[in-house]
Amino acid sequence: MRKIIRVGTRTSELAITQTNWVIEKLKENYPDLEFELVGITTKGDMILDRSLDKIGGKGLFINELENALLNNSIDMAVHSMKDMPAKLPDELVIGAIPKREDPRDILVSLEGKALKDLQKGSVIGTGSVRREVQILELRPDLNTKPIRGNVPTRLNKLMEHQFDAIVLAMAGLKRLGLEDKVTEIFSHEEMVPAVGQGALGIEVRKGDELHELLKVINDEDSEICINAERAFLQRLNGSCSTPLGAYAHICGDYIKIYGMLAEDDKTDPRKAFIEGKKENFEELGLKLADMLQAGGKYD
Ligand SMILES: NCc1[nH]cc(CCC(=O)O)c1CC(=O)O
Repeated sequence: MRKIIRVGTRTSELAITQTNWVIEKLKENYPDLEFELVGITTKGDMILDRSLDKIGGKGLFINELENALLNNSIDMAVHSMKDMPAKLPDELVIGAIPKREDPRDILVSLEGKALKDLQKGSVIGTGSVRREVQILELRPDLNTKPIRGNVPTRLNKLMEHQFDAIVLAMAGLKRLGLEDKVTEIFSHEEMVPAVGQGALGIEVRKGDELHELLKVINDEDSEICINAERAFLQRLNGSCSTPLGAYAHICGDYIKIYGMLAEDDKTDPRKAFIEGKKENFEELGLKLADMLQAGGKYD
C-alpha cells in the first residue's frame, strides 16, 4: 500500500469540511494509513460573475479533480454528488457514497418569513433553474434573481439585502453548522431536490486498490438512491440549463423516486413519482424520466 493517500477536493469551506469528514471516517477504519488533503481550485470556483449554465455546466467543479486523478497527482477525489455530470470518464469510478445528509432545499429569508408570507414582488436569489421553476410554481407573484458564490458568500449577499430570501441545500448548511439560518424547509414534493443532493461521492481510478478500501464508508441504500436518480439524469441528458430534479428514498424492499422536469425555456413544469422493488432502481429511474418526458403529471 502506498504511504500517503492524497485526497483531492475543491477549496471552498464546505468542500474542505466534507473532505476532512471523509478522511476522519477512513482514519477510524484504517488507523495506520496517512492522508493528505490536496486543495484544487476549479474553474467553477474562479468564475463567479456568470451563471453556471453560461460557462459550461456541471463539469466545472470537477474537471480539474478528475484530471488530477487521471494524471496521478491525487489518489481520490471527494465530490458533492450533485455537482457530478451524468457520465464519468471511462478510467474513473465512484468508489463510495457515504450515508446521505438531508436532501431537501431550504429558504433563508431576511425577515424570517416563510415563502407563502413573502410580499408580492419579493426577490428570491437562486442560480438554479430547478429551484427557480419550482419557486415560481409555488409563488408566481415573486421574482427570482441569479446568485453565485459559495454558501457563506450567498448568506452575506442576503444579509446585504441584495435579495429578500435565498434557496440553499439543507445539507450544506448542516455541514457548515449553519442550520440556525434556516427559515423554512421545503418538502421533497413541493421542491424536488437536485439529483444527488446531500450525498458525497468519492472518486478513484478504476482498478485501484483504494476502491476496495472505500467500501467501509459506503452506504448501500444511499448508493442505490443516488444511482436511481443518476439513471434519471442520464436518460434526460440533463445539463445545468434543463430544469430537472429527482429524489429517491428506500422503504424496506421498495424504492420510491420523485422527479420534476420542465422545458429548457422553463415552461411546463411537471412532477411524477414511481415505486418498485429496490433492485430495479435503474430501470425505475429511466422509466420515471420517460414518463416526465411524455408529459406525465401526478395528483
Ligand atoms: N450547487 C453548489 C452545491 N453543491 C453541493 C452543495 C451542498 C449540498 C449538497 O451536498 O448536495 C451546494 C450548495 C447548495 O446548493 O446550497
